[in-house]
Amino acid sequence: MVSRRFIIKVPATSANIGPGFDVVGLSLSLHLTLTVVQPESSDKPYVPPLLKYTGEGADEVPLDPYKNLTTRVALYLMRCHNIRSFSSGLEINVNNEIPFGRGLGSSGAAVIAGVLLGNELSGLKLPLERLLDFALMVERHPDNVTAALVGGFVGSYLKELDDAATQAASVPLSEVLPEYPEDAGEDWGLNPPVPPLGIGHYVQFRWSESIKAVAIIPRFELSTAKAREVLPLEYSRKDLVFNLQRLAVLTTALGQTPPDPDLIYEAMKDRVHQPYRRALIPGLPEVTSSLTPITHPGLLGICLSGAGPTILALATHGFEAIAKDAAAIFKKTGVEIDWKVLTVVRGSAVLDI
Ligand SMILES: Nc1ncnc2c1ncn2[C@@H]1O[C@H](COP(=O)(O)OP(=O)(O)O)[C@@H](O)[C@H]1O
Ligand SMILES: N[C@@H](CCOP(=O)(O)O)C(=O)O
Repeated sequence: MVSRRFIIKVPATSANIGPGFDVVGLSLSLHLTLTVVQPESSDKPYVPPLLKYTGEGADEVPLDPYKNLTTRVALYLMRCHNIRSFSSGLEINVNNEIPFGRGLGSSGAAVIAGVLLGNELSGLKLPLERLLDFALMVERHPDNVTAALVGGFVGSYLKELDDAATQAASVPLSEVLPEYPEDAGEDWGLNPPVPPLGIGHYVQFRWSESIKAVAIIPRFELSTAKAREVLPLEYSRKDLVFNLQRLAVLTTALGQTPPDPDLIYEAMKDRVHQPYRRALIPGLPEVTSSLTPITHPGLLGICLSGAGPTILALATHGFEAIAKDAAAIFKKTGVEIDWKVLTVVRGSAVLDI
């Protein structure tokens, strides 16, 4: 194989957008970027991969390629195709703008970066749909990974699989992505479960160019796993219909120009996840109920971003007033925030350099 340099760029995502729990996602203008140098193959002794990392999470992310989420996902995809290990002398420089554990899809981006990396390093040229299957074996809800991969405002569902495929897609994460022990031999984790074909399906909705996303980011982390544990297993018909009615309206309303604040504000309300997560995010109900299109001109709607704790305000203008007033409410509960105005961006890209 000849020497190659390339960049993998994956966007942040905001999942749910109120009523679309585990269904819709939005790709946003913060990126996880991998700059990869793959030397040409030679007969020289094997040099293990070198992983370097700057930006968000640099002080906590493992740099051992057999422990890091992105490189483990790449290895998972490669091992499913009988490629045992990374090629000699591989260098991966990561720069990350997506804060960890804030509801902006950092883990979804890391997983998508991993499947793209595995695809490039192996030369397999798997199509997008197949890459999604691999991502879904790791991140089991499709909203973040699909939006990160294809970009824009995206709705997705997991296909109902037959019994054998359901079993194959339900193996514990520890078997899909084993924690490679320090003394792992060459043959350790060599036969991971291959994903069934066509697990995830999606559609990209229209997005009105005038709508920006104000991310109000509390300075504390909340793991998605923890924020999913508090959710009930069953819902009342009333709450289900409440969300379905709003989601049906929202997917079209956010593509209309000019966007209608009355329609969108109500359509971004939720009864499936946000009410249960408020105990984990002090200030959440106060922020989402105090800021309205009447009190804050330009605001269209406000919701929890992903599993939180970030709050996402969709707006056409008036960004600073929205962020500062949300910050003041959070401050009363002892929580400091950072805020950013983000745009909706394209999906992941691989560029040769
Ligand atoms: N770029 C990355 N490289 C390695 N691990 C990552 C990366 N981004 C996220 N992670 C892992 O994912 C965790 C956060 O995932 P999660 O709790 O789902 O929150 P969110 O996806 O909302 O940021 C981090 O604590 C870290 O373990
Ligand atoms: N639908 C999921 C989305 C989690 O998104 P993240 O960005 O917080 O990882 C959920 O709400 O649990």
